[in-house]
Amino acid sequence: MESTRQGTKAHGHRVTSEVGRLRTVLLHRPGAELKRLTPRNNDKLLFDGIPWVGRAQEEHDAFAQALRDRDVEVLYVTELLQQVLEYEGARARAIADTIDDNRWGDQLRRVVRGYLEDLDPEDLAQVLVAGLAHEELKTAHGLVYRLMDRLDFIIDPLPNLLFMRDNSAWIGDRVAVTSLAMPARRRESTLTGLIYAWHPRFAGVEPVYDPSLEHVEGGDVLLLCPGVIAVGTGERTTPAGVERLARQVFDAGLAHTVLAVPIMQERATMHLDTVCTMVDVDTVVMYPPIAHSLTAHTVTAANGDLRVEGPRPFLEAAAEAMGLDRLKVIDTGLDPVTAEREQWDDGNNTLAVGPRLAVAYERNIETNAHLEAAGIEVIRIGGSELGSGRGGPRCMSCPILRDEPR
Ligand SMILES: NC(=O)NCCC[C@H](N)C(=O)O
Repeated sequence: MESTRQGTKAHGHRVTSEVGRLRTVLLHRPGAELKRLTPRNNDKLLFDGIPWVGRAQEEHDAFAQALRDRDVEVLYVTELLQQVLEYEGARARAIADTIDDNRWGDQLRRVVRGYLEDLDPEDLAQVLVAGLAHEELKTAHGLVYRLMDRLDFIIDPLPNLLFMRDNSAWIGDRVAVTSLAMPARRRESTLTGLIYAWHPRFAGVEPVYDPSLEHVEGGDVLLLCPGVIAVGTGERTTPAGVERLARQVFDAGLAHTVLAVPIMQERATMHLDTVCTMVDVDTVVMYPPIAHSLTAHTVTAANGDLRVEGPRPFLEAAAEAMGLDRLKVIDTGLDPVTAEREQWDDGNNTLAVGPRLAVAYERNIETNAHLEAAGIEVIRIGGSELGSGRGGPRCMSCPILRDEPR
Protein backbone atom coordinates (compact mmCIF):
# COMPACT_ATOMS: atom_id res chain seq x y z
CA MET A 1 0.00 0.00 0.00
CA GLU A 2 1.22 3.50 -0.75
CA SER A 3 2.51 5.49 2.16
CA THR A 4 -0.22 8.10 2.39
CA ARG A 5 -3.58 7.73 4.06
CA GLN A 6 -6.46 7.43 1.66
CA GLY A 7 -10.03 6.28 1.62
CA THR A 8 -10.91 8.34 4.66
CA LYS A 9 -14.40 7.60 5.88
CA ALA A 10 -16.00 9.87 8.42
CA HIS A 11 -16.26 8.22 11.83
CA GLY A 12 -16.93 10.06 14.99
CA HIS A 13 -14.51 10.35 17.82
CA ARG A 14 -15.43 12.53 20.73
CA VAL A 15 -15.71 11.85 24.43
CA THR A 16 -16.60 14.54 26.94
CA SER A 17 -17.84 12.47 29.87
CA GLU A 18 -17.78 9.07 31.52
CA VAL A 19 -21.49 8.48 31.14
CA GLY A 20 -22.77 9.82 27.81
CA ARG A 21 -24.27 7.00 25.71
CA LEU A 22 -21.33 4.89 24.57
CA ARG A 23 -21.18 4.52 20.77
CA THR A 24 -17.68 3.25 19.91
CA VAL A 25 -15.07 1.59 22.05
CA LEU A 26 -11.56 0.26 21.41
CA LEU A 27 -10.74 -3.10 23.01
CA HIS A 28 -7.95 -5.62 22.89
CA ARG A 29 -8.96 -9.29 22.82
CA PRO A 30 -6.23 -11.01 24.85
CA GLY A 31 -4.16 -13.53 22.92
CA ALA A 32 -0.70 -15.06 22.67
CA GLU A 33 0.85 -12.35 24.86
CA LEU A 34 -0.98 -13.81 27.88
CA LYS A 35 0.60 -17.20 27.12
CA ARG A 36 3.98 -15.64 27.83
CA LEU A 37 3.16 -15.17 31.52
CA THR A 38 4.96 -17.54 33.90
CA PRO A 39 5.59 -17.48 37.66
CA ARG A 40 9.06 -16.12 36.79
CA ASN A 41 7.84 -13.05 34.98
CA ASN A 42 4.28 -12.28 36.11
CA ASP A 43 5.31 -9.69 38.71
CA LYS A 44 7.48 -7.79 36.25
CA LEU A 45 4.69 -8.01 33.68
CA LEU A 46 2.19 -6.67 36.24
CA PHE A 47 -0.06 -9.71 36.57
CA ASP A 48 -1.00 -11.19 39.94
CA GLY A 49 -1.46 -14.68 38.58
CA ILE A 50 -1.21 -16.82 35.48
CA PRO A 51 -4.49 -16.55 33.61
CA TRP A 52 -6.19 -19.47 31.84
CA VAL A 53 -5.96 -17.89 28.41
CA GLY A 54 -8.86 -19.66 26.68
CA ARG A 55 -11.20 -18.73 29.49
CA ALA A 56 -9.94 -15.13 29.53
CA GLN A 57 -10.76 -14.94 25.82
CA GLU A 58 -14.27 -16.30 26.44
CA GLU A 59 -14.79 -13.74 29.18
CA HIS A 60 -13.54 -10.98 26.91
CA ASP A 61 -15.75 -12.11 24.03
CA ALA A 62 -18.75 -12.00 26.38
CA PHE A 63 -17.74 -8.47 27.43
CA ALA A 64 -17.52 -7.34 23.81
CA GLN A 65 -20.85 -9.01 23.01
CA ALA A 66 -22.55 -7.35 25.97
CA LEU A 67 -21.43 -4.01 24.52
CA ARG A 68 -22.55 -4.90 20.98
CA ASP A 69 -25.92 -5.99 22.38
CA ARG A 70 -26.31 -2.40 23.54
CA ASP A 71 -25.44 -1.10 20.05
CA VAL A 72 -21.87 -0.18 20.91
CA GLU A 73 -19.42 -0.49 18.01
CA VAL A 74 -16.43 -2.55 19.16
CA LEU A 75 -13.07 -1.95 17.49
CA TYR A 76 -10.13 -4.25 18.10
CA VAL A 77 -6.69 -2.79 18.40
CA THR A 78 -4.93 -5.68 16.62
CA GLU A 79 -7.18 -5.28 13.57
CA LEU A 80 -6.44 -1.56 13.37
CA LEU A 81 -2.75 -2.26 13.89
CA GLN A 82 -2.63 -4.80 11.07
CA GLN A 83 -4.36 -2.31 8.80
CA VAL A 84 -1.88 0.49 9.51
CA LEU A 85 1.06 -1.89 9.08
CA GLU A 86 0.07 -2.11 5.41
CA TYR A 87 1.53 1.39 5.06
CA GLU A 88 5.28 1.47 4.48
CA GLY A 89 5.73 4.54 6.66
CA ALA A 90 3.85 3.01 9.58
CA ARG A 91 5.80 -0.26 9.27
CA ALA A 92 9.09 1.58 9.27
CA ARG A 93 8.06 3.60 12.34
CA ALA A 94 6.88 0.47 14.18
CA ILE A 95 10.13 -1.37 13.46
CA ALA A 96 12.33 1.62 14.32
CA ASP A 97 10.53 2.08 17.66
CA THR A 98 10.80 -1.60 18.49
CA ILE A 99 14.50 -1.96 17.78
CA ASP A 100 15.31 1.17 19.74
CA ASP A 101 16.20 -1.02 22.72
CA ASN A 102 19.54 -0.51 24.40
CA ARG A 103 19.57 -4.01 25.87
CA TRP A 104 20.67 -5.13 22.41
CA GLY A 105 23.95 -4.44 20.62
CA ASP A 106 24.28 -3.54 16.94
CA GLN A 107 24.52 -7.14 15.85
CA LEU A 108 21.30 -8.31 17.49
CA ARG A 109 19.56 -5.11 16.42
CA ARG A 110 20.46 -5.84 12.81
CA VAL A 111 19.12 -9.38 13.02
CA VAL A 112 15.87 -8.30 14.71
CA ARG A 113 15.37 -5.57 12.14
CA GLY A 114 15.75 -8.10 9.31
CA TYR A 115 13.40 -10.52 11.06
CA LEU A 116 10.69 -7.88 11.51
CA GLU A 117 11.10 -6.52 7.99
CA ASP A 118 10.34 -9.96 6.57
CA LEU A 119 6.99 -10.28 8.36
CA ASP A 120 3.66 -9.53 6.72
CA PRO A 121 1.37 -7.04 8.53
CA GLU A 122 -0.52 -9.76 10.38
CA ASP A 123 2.58 -11.48 11.72
CA LEU A 124 4.29 -8.19 12.48
CA ALA A 125 1.27 -7.05 14.51
CA GLN A 126 1.36 -10.38 16.33
CA VAL A 127 5.06 -10.00 17.25
CA LEU A 128 4.57 -6.37 18.33
CA VAL A 129 1.92 -7.51 20.81
CA ALA A 130 3.04 -11.01 21.81
CA GLY A 131 6.77 -10.22 21.78
CA LEU A 132 9.63 -12.40 20.57
CA ALA A 133 11.20 -15.15 22.68
CA HIS A 134 14.90 -15.98 22.52
CA GLU A 135 14.22 -19.38 20.97
CA GLU A 136 12.02 -17.89 18.25
CA LEU A 137 14.89 -15.92 16.72
CA LYS A 138 16.82 -18.78 15.21
CA THR A 139 19.07 -16.71 12.95
CA ALA A 140 20.94 -14.78 15.67
CA HIS A 141 24.35 -15.87 16.93
CA GLY A 142 26.13 -12.75 18.23
CA LEU A 143 27.46 -12.08 21.73
CA VAL A 144 24.33 -10.49 23.18
CA TYR A 145 22.15 -13.30 21.88
CA ARG A 146 24.49 -15.97 23.28
CA LEU A 147 24.69 -14.35 26.68
CA MET A 148 20.95 -13.86 27.05
CA ASP A 149 18.98 -16.17 29.27
CA ARG A 150 17.23 -18.63 26.95
CA LEU A 151 13.95 -18.06 28.78
CA ASP A 152 14.16 -14.30 28.27
CA PHE A 153 12.40 -12.25 25.66
CA ILE A 154 14.11 -10.30 22.94
CA ILE A 155 10.96 -8.23 22.46
CA ASP A 156 8.89 -8.20 25.64
CA PRO A 157 5.22 -9.21 25.32
CA LEU A 158 2.46 -6.72 26.18
CA PRO A 159 -0.04 -8.66 28.33
CA ASN A 160 -1.42 -5.40 29.73
CA LEU A 161 -2.58 -4.23 26.32
CA LEU A 162 -5.81 -5.83 27.54
CA PHE A 163 -6.25 -2.74 29.70
CA MET A 164 -6.88 -0.41 26.80
CA ARG A 165 -7.92 2.48 29.00
CA ASP A 166 -4.41 3.24 30.08
CA ASN A 167 -2.42 3.76 26.88
CA SER A 168 -4.69 6.40 25.38
CA ALA A 169 -7.69 8.45 26.44
CA TRP A 170 -9.97 10.64 24.36
CA ILE A 171 -10.64 14.11 25.69
CA GLY A 172 -13.20 15.86 23.54
CA ASP A 173 -12.22 15.29 19.91
CA ARG A 174 -8.51 14.91 20.71
CA VAL A 175 -6.67 11.86 21.92
CA ALA A 176 -4.12 11.79 24.71
CA VAL A 177 -1.57 9.14 23.79
CA THR A 178 -0.27 8.55 27.27
CA SER A 179 3.15 8.27 28.82
CA LEU A 180 3.04 4.97 30.73
CA ALA A 181 5.02 4.80 33.94
CA MET A 182 5.82 1.10 34.13
CA PRO A 183 8.56 -0.21 31.81
CA ALA A 184 6.44 -3.31 31.09
CA ARG A 185 3.78 -1.10 29.49
CA ARG A 186 5.72 1.66 27.69
CA ARG A 187 5.55 0.06 24.24
CA GLU A 188 1.75 -0.01 24.34
CA SER A 189 1.37 3.68 23.59
CA THR A 190 3.82 3.34 20.69
CA LEU A 191 1.27 1.01 19.10
CA THR A 192 -1.80 3.12 19.82
CA GLY A 193 0.10 6.23 18.74
CA LEU A 194 0.83 4.50 15.44
CA ILE A 195 -2.84 3.68 14.92
CA TYR A 196 -3.97 7.24 15.59
CA ALA A 197 -1.24 8.61 13.34
CA TRP A 198 -1.89 6.31 10.38
CA HIS A 199 -5.34 4.78 10.38
CA PRO A 200 -7.70 6.49 7.92
CA ARG A 201 -10.42 6.35 10.53
CA PHE A 202 -8.43 8.85 12.60
CA ALA A 203 -7.23 11.09 9.77
CA GLY A 204 -6.90 14.67 10.95
CA VAL A 205 -6.78 13.77 14.65
CA GLU A 206 -4.08 15.66 16.45
CA PRO A 207 -3.00 14.10 19.76
CA VAL A 208 -3.22 16.40 22.76
CA TYR A 209 -0.62 14.37 24.70
CA ASP A 210 2.27 12.15 23.68
CA PRO A 211 4.42 9.48 25.32
CA SER A 212 7.52 11.67 25.46
CA LEU A 213 5.85 13.87 28.08
CA GLU A 214 5.59 13.35 31.87
CA HIS A 215 3.84 10.18 33.04
CA VAL A 216 0.07 10.14 32.68
CA GLU A 217 -1.99 6.93 32.44
CA GLY A 218 -5.56 6.83 31.14
CA GLY A 219 -6.88 4.95 34.18
CA ASP A 220 -6.16 8.09 36.19
CA VAL A 221 -8.12 10.37 33.86
CA LEU A 222 -11.84 10.79 34.63
CA LEU A 223 -13.93 13.11 32.49
CA LEU A 224 -16.32 14.27 35.23
CA CYS A 225 -18.36 16.40 32.82
CA PRO A 226 -17.60 18.48 29.72
CA GLY A 227 -14.79 20.82 30.75
CA VAL A 228 -13.88 19.16 34.06
CA ILE A 229 -11.29 16.41 34.35
CA ALA A 230 -10.17 14.61 37.51
CA VAL A 231 -6.66 13.15 37.31
CA GLY A 232 -5.38 10.73 39.92
CA THR A 233 -1.75 10.98 40.91
CA GLY A 234 -0.12 8.07 42.68
CA GLU A 235 1.78 4.99 41.55
CA ARG A 236 1.43 5.87 37.86
CA THR A 237 0.50 9.44 36.92
CA THR A 238 3.02 11.81 38.47
CA PRO A 239 2.24 15.31 39.79
CA ALA A 240 4.27 16.65 36.87
CA GLY A 241 2.09 14.56 34.57
CA VAL A 242 -1.08 16.15 35.94
CA GLU A 243 0.43 19.60 35.54
CA ARG A 244 1.47 18.89 31.96
CA LEU A 245 -1.91 17.41 31.04
CA ALA A 246 -3.64 20.44 32.55
CA ARG A 247 -1.53 22.78 30.41
CA GLN A 248 -2.17 20.72 27.29
CA VAL A 249 -5.95 20.54 27.74
CA PHE A 250 -6.27 24.21 28.71
CA ASP A 251 -4.18 25.30 25.72
CA ALA A 252 -6.32 23.15 23.44
CA GLY A 253 -9.55 24.53 24.94
CA LEU A 254 -10.67 21.04 26.01
CA ALA A 255 -11.26 21.80 29.69
CA HIS A 256 -11.48 24.69 32.14
CA THR A 257 -10.71 22.74 35.34
CA VAL A 258 -8.43 19.85 36.22
CA LEU A 259 -8.69 18.29 39.66
CA ALA A 260 -5.42 16.72 40.80
CA VAL A 261 -6.41 13.86 43.10
CA PRO A 262 -3.70 12.19 45.21
CA ILE A 263 -4.25 8.45 45.61
CA MET A 264 -2.30 5.88 47.60
CA GLN A 265 0.89 4.82 45.85
CA GLU A 266 0.20 1.11 45.95
CA ARG A 267 -0.85 -1.66 43.66
CA ALA A 268 -4.45 -1.99 44.89
CA THR A 269 -5.07 1.65 43.98
CA MET A 270 -2.77 2.03 40.99
CA HIS A 271 -5.22 4.31 39.13
CA LEU A 272 -8.02 6.63 40.17
CA ASP A 273 -10.49 4.36 38.35
CA THR A 274 -9.66 1.49 40.71
CA VAL A 275 -11.38 3.42 43.50
CA CYS A 276 -13.87 5.69 41.74
CA THR A 277 -15.91 5.55 38.54
CA MET A 278 -18.99 7.43 37.37
CA VAL A 279 -22.34 5.77 36.87
CA ASP A 280 -24.48 8.84 36.20
CA VAL A 281 -23.95 12.52 35.40
CA ASP A 282 -23.97 13.34 39.09
CA THR A 283 -23.14 9.99 40.71
CA VAL A 284 -19.99 8.01 41.40
CA VAL A 285 -19.31 4.62 42.89
CA MET A 286 -16.37 4.79 45.22
CA TYR A 287 -14.32 2.57 47.48
CA PRO A 288 -16.08 3.32 50.80
CA PRO A 289 -13.03 3.88 53.04
CA ILE A 290 -11.80 6.74 50.88
CA ALA A 291 -15.11 8.30 49.82
CA HIS A 292 -14.84 11.07 52.36
CA SER A 293 -11.07 11.34 52.73
CA LEU A 294 -10.09 11.76 49.07
CA THR A 295 -8.93 15.29 48.34
CA ALA A 296 -8.40 17.40 45.24
CA HIS A 297 -6.30 20.37 44.21
CA THR A 298 -8.25 22.50 41.76
CA VAL A 299 -6.18 23.63 38.77
CA THR A 300 -7.44 26.34 36.41
CA ALA A 301 -5.79 28.52 33.80
CA ALA A 302 -4.75 32.01 34.92
CA ASN A 303 -2.93 34.62 32.83
CA GLY A 304 -1.05 32.07 30.75
CA ASP A 305 -0.10 30.03 33.82
CA LEU A 306 -1.88 27.67 36.21
CA ARG A 307 -3.76 28.63 39.35
CA VAL A 308 -3.81 25.91 42.00
CA GLU A 309 -6.26 25.93 44.91
CA GLY A 310 -6.95 23.47 47.71
CA PRO A 311 -6.68 20.78 48.78
CA ARG A 312 -10.33 20.29 49.55
CA PRO A 313 -12.51 17.20 49.87
CA PHE A 314 -12.71 15.68 46.38
CA LEU A 315 -16.50 15.44 46.42
CA GLU A 316 -16.84 19.13 47.23
CA ALA A 317 -14.23 20.32 44.74
CA ALA A 318 -15.70 18.12 42.00
CA ALA A 319 -19.30 19.25 42.63
CA GLU A 320 -18.26 22.90 42.52
CA ALA A 321 -16.28 22.51 39.30
CA MET A 322 -19.14 20.56 37.73
CA GLY A 323 -21.73 23.16 38.77
CA LEU A 324 -23.64 20.65 40.92
CA ASP A 325 -24.98 21.10 44.44
CA ARG A 326 -23.63 17.71 45.30
CA LEU A 327 -21.77 14.83 43.66
CA LYS A 328 -23.61 11.73 44.86
CA VAL A 329 -21.76 8.66 46.06
CA ILE A 330 -23.50 5.32 45.94
CA ASP A 331 -23.27 3.86 49.38
CA THR A 332 -22.00 0.37 48.78
CA GLY A 333 -22.43 -0.15 52.53
CA LEU A 334 -19.81 -2.85 52.73
CA ASP A 335 -18.04 -4.07 55.82
CA PRO A 336 -14.34 -3.20 55.61
CA VAL A 337 -13.17 -6.69 54.64
CA THR A 338 -15.74 -7.17 51.88
CA ALA A 339 -15.03 -3.64 50.66
CA GLU A 340 -11.32 -4.39 50.46
CA ARG A 341 -11.90 -7.71 48.68
CA GLU A 342 -14.31 -6.24 46.14
CA GLN A 343 -12.12 -3.21 45.51
CA TRP A 344 -9.20 -5.56 44.80
CA ASP A 345 -11.46 -7.40 42.35
CA ASP A 346 -12.34 -4.15 40.56
CA GLY A 347 -15.81 -3.71 42.04
CA ASN A 348 -15.47 0.07 41.72
CA ASN A 349 -14.15 -0.15 38.16
CA THR A 350 -17.44 0.06 36.26
CA LEU A 351 -17.85 1.02 32.62
CA ALA A 352 -20.90 3.20 32.00
CA VAL A 353 -22.64 2.37 28.72
CA GLY A 354 -24.97 5.28 29.39
CA PRO A 355 -26.39 7.08 32.42
CA ARG A 356 -27.34 4.54 35.10
CA LEU A 357 -26.29 1.57 32.95
CA ALA A 358 -22.92 0.05 33.75
CA VAL A 359 -20.84 -3.06 33.07
CA ALA A 360 -19.34 -4.67 36.18
CA TYR A 361 -17.65 -7.95 37.12
CA GLU A 362 -20.25 -10.42 38.38
CA ARG A 363 -18.02 -11.61 41.22
CA ASN A 364 -18.48 -8.38 43.19
CA ILE A 365 -21.85 -9.49 44.45
CA GLU A 366 -22.34 -6.98 47.22
CA THR A 367 -21.12 -3.90 45.34
CA ASN A 368 -23.40 -4.82 42.42
CA ALA A 369 -26.38 -5.37 44.71
CA HIS A 370 -25.89 -1.91 46.19
CA LEU A 371 -25.53 -0.38 42.73
CA GLU A 372 -28.86 -1.93 41.74
CA ALA A 373 -30.52 -0.82 44.95
CA ALA A 374 -29.42 2.71 44.01
CA GLY A 375 -31.12 2.39 40.61
CA ILE A 376 -28.14 1.51 38.43
CA GLU A 377 -28.73 -1.25 35.88
CA VAL A 378 -25.75 -3.59 36.11
CA ILE A 379 -24.59 -5.64 33.12
CA ARG A 380 -22.65 -8.46 34.77
CA ILE A 381 -19.69 -10.08 33.05
CA GLY A 382 -17.36 -12.85 34.16
CA GLY A 383 -13.84 -11.72 34.97
CA SER A 384 -12.13 -14.41 37.01
CA GLU A 385 -9.31 -14.74 34.46
CA LEU A 386 -9.34 -11.21 33.02
CA GLY A 387 -9.12 -9.82 36.54
CA SER A 388 -5.82 -11.60 37.24
CA GLY A 389 -4.13 -8.57 35.68
CA ARG A 390 -6.03 -6.33 38.14
CA GLY A 391 -8.35 -4.41 35.91
CA GLY A 392 -12.09 -4.31 35.38
CA PRO A 393 -14.51 -3.21 32.64
CA ARG A 394 -13.40 0.43 32.67
CA CYS A 395 -9.73 -0.49 32.52
CA MET A 396 -10.39 -2.78 29.56
CA SER A 397 -12.07 -0.20 27.36
CA CYS A 398 -11.08 2.98 25.58
CA PRO A 399 -14.23 4.91 24.63
CA ILE A 400 -13.80 6.70 21.32
CA LEU A 401 -17.30 8.07 20.83
CA ARG A 402 -19.92 8.92 23.41
CA ASP A 403 -23.01 11.11 23.09
CA GLU A 404 -22.96 14.30 25.08
CA PRO A 405 -24.11 13.56 28.62
CA ARG A 406 -27.66 14.51 29.56
N1 LIG B 1 -7.03 1.50 34.69
C1 LIG B 1 -6.56 0.45 35.33
O1 LIG B 1 -6.64 0.38 36.55
N2 LIG B 1 -5.95 -0.49 34.61
C2 LIG B 1 -5.50 -1.72 35.13
C3 LIG B 1 -4.09 -1.99 34.77
C4 LIG B 1 -3.59 -3.31 35.27
C5 LIG B 1 -2.19 -3.64 34.82
N3 LIG B 1 -1.86 -4.98 35.19
C6 LIG B 1 -1.17 -2.69 35.40
O2 LIG B 1 -0.62 -2.99 36.46
O3 LIG B 1 -0.89 -1.66 34.82
